[in-house]
Amino acid sequence: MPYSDTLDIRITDSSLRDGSHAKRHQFTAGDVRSVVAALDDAGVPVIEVTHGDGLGGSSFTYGFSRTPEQELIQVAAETARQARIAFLMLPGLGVKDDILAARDSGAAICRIATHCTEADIAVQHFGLARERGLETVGFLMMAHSTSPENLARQARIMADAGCQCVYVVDSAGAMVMDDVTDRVQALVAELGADAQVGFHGHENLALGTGNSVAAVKAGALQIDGSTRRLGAGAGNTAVEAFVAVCAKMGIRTGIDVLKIIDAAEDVVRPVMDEECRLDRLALLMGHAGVYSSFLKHAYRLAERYGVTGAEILLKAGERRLVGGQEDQLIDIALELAATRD
Ligand SMILES: C[C@H](O)CC(=O)C(=O)O
Ligand SMILES: [Mn+2]
Repeated sequence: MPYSDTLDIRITDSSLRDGSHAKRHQFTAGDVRSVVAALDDAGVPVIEVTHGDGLGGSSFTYGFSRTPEQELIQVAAETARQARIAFLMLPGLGVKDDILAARDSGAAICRIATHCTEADIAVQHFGLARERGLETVGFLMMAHSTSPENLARQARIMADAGCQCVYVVDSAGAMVMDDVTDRVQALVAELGADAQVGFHGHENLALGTGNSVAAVKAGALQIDGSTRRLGAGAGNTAVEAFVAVCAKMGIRTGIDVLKIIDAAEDVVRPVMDEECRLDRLALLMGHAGVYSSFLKHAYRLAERYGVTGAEILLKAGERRLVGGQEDQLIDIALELAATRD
């Protein structure tokens, strides 16, 4: 079954949210205006805008935003002519009032993320978002770290709470194609007509596009990517590459291939501090199953404590740290530094 009469799948561009990690949360209103205008013109149907860690993420632990996120959401909503604006929130980092504020700022889609085994912490947030007329999406993060069966049980909790599309989120970029197929199929089987299934990939094993195609073949109707891969770790699935692949495969995305290729090069690249690279640390994250958002923290702590980023990330993988445990990276760095004395 296609996403709609005119689209086989719906793509959400996350460069102005997941890319916030790569920008150390320093987006300006001008950055958002130019990127939204270009993506909107290319036909991207959904554009996500928030601090990298979602509403309320601007903090000492996660990194302070340069521009208040509600202002960025407002600029995005004012700029977009056809695209709908989405925001992310992690219950506990953001609170319910943040959801209402984002809706008042012009956002239409509320995406709520939890660790893949903790869907129950999002129940009241889905309820509120639906009650206030927002479309809802659920994010089961670090989905590589639990079985397809368990992930499907967690997806059921989200769907029963009012979530309209549950995403398999490969936060660590650690999945290979069969992992994606198994998880998406399990969610499709569990949710049936009750909710759609989505997939959010990272490029830490260079599989973002392949994994997204596997997700579509397994029944996913919503796919995330970031133009120019602007996202955490080695970045997200490149929207421009995925759209070009979909065009070859006859999968209708509604996005103009040539316009999105130009937007990547002429508009998004100039906003980036540097390319999102598949370098040693990013690859290690995919290999060891480490949350992509830890990358910049690892670089910073390695420099401060005189240890290597690779050591920090490998320990984070061994300890199976999850999103929200950024402060434990400091403990790891201190412990490693102590062994040097
Ligand atoms: C808060 C995270 O950055 C959400 C996400 O994009 C992921 O887990 O991947
Ligand atoms: Mn991500």
